[in-house]
Amino acid sequence: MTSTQTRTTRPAHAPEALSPWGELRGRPFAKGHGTGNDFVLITDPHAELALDAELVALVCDRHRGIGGDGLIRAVRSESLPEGPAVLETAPDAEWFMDYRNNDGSVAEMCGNGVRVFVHHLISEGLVDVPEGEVLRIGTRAGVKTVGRTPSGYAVDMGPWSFLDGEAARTRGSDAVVTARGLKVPRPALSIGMGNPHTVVALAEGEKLDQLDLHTAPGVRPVPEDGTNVEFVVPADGDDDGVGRIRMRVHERGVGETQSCGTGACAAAAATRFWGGVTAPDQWLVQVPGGVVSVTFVPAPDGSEHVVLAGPAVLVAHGTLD
Ligand SMILES: N[C@@H](CCC[C@H](N)C(=O)O)C(=O)O
Repeated sequence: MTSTQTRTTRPAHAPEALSPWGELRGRPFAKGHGTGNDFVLITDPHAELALDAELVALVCDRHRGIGGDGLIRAVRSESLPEGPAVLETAPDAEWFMDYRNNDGSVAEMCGNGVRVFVHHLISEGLVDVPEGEVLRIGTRAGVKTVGRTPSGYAVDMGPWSFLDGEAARTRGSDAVVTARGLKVPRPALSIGMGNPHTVVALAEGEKLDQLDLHTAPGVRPVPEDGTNVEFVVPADGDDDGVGRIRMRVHERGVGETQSCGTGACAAAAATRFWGGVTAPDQWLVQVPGGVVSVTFVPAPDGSEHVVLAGPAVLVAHGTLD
């Protein structure tokens, strides 16, 4: 080295001020997915972290962060303001799934996320769910009951609803959707699964694979709280009394994802409704990231519940430092 050259030295550890993680610095995390819908999971039993939208969006950033469609914080229900309502419904719902979208926005529910959440709790040794038993989980969309299946988990998602009221039952649609790849604006059905969905059936000649979901579909009337939009077409399969559809989804707060559990439930509910009284109660929903199953079952209170089943996979553990 000559006298005019200066040596640039980097400290072995970046100073704290340079850490982008703020409150999350030094926190362990897990990364997991359910049919390609991927999440960063952080355990915060006593709700000590003040997660703001910017920090969540950074963690979920696929270039500058860990990357994920959403962030799931595992908190004890008793530590949250939502806790009393949850524990009043189900005193055994010890854990709450605090779900945030990729852009940092808060969402009520995530169907794929709840399976991965339970898998994470089990892998951390925080709960045990022996075969044949169930675990109750608090969410912003109420308490969900989760059990094991041979290939993953099944979640009782509770009832589905027409978001525009029962009038949609006679009209068959209450919204209109535009998207690149749809020839004309298409009538759609707004379905509630704890979170909002707008389901569109493609017309003859429109190709699911040719939709361009890089930009958000247009929905009219504009939903006040935004919406997830599902596009569906019939899928091939055996004549075995099981309904089959293929679906792509543009998620609120994320963009196109490989899968959406609540979206699959909404898509099956809309397609079954359009199919009339002879439509099946059991559905297989093919998404770009795999297949989930959706079953409509009568509940003891006379309502109809939706059971979502599918896999849950943990792929990595690490520390945000
Ligand atoms: N991917 C989730 C849904 C996540 C929330 C959604 N983006 C919203 O804002 O409602 C699922 O599997 O259900």
